[in-house]
Amino acid sequence: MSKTIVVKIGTSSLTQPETGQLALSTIASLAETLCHLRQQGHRVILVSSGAVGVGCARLGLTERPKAMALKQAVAAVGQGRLMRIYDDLFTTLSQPIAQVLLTRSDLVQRSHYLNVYNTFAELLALGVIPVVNENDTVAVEELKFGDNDTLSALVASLVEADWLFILTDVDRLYSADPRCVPDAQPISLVNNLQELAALQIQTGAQGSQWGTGGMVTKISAARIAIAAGVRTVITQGRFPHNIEKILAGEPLGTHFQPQPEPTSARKRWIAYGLVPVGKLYLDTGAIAAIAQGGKSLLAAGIKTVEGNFEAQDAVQLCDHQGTEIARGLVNYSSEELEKIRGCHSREICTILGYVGAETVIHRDNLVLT
Ligand SMILES: Nc1ncnc2c1ncn2[C@@H]1O[C@H](COP(=O)(O)OP(=O)(O)O)[C@@H](O)[C@H]1O
Ligand SMILES: N[C@@H](CCC(=O)OP(=O)(O)O)C(=O)O
Repeated sequence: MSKTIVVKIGTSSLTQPETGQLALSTIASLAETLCHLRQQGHRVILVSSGAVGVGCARLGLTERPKAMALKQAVAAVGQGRLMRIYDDLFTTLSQPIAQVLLTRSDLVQRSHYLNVYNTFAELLALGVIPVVNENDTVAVEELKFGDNDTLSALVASLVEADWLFILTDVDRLYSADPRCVPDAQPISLVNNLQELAALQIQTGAQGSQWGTGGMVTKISAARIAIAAGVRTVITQGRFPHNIEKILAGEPLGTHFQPQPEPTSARKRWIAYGLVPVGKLYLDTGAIAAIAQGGKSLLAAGIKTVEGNFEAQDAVQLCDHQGTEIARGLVNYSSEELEKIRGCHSREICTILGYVGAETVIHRDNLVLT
């Protein structure tokens, strides 16, 4: 049966660690594998990092730039070069590809989000392999995906993929970074989020020299993807042919089982498409009602309001320590919430002078994170 497959490859797999030069045999093998998948009738999306790494190699820079403007300029050099290489390889194999560069703001407005969805749907229907990256050259700090692991999970969630493969420079996830902890235990299967939390995986602070985010962002990407019903695998990027072996049932890499009842598309957009602009700190009763009871948020359960926002903006719902438990679209502005927080819903009309919504966030607009 034909599947939708998203493959993310990181800089650490696309380049030689010693020189920063392109790992041509890996890229060629990736192109061959993705073409095989297309020939078997699967829909394929490639999320490729490497714009900054390849740009650096081209310009003779020996480390990843930190200054924003330089990084953006270097990405502009590298992205074109990367696409040229992909297009040469895929063209040799008669496979059309497309460049899709996204910024976080493309997903914020529901209409834009649906527009991106329609573009992917059209490209896949045409038999094209979209090659996706963050539009590093124009992305501004506050509206960045930040790393392509997250981007690949959001793309997989958007297109409701069956599989997400995260290719990196280790063969799977370990209990701790195997570079620093030699007896770290390999993890083959994660059945659900509770199991993931119980594993207490150590990820260290950083990834490899050229990568962004290390294992932390891969684990949070897996969380986003499995909540959307996407089976996720972290595996070795140097052997892209392994993707076909995994699809055939070989137990390579770390597998994350998808959640049996995926979150709805609209709630996924609220949770991951929107950028929250405020925080509501809740009391324990409200947290239990939301997290265990699937209830709406009422004014009575709000202790503190943080940030300036309008009605219909997205906010984070947090416990007293500031740990996020949910996100949602508010029915009241921050100014109004300051006046009605802690109050019973029937008092809202008297305090604000008009009849507003009974709930601060209706459960249809609220999603646990
Ligand atoms: N628990 C862990 N299991 C496996 N790898 C880990 C873990 N914690 C940290 N890492 C590190 O994460 C690195 C991969 O992340 P990164 O460099 O960002 O790769 P990529 O460029 O593929 O995104 C590995 O080289 C490894 O050293
Ligand atoms: N958009 C950036 C990728 C950032 C990133 O997430 O890198 P990596 O950790 O290598 O997947 C680039 O193309 O260089």
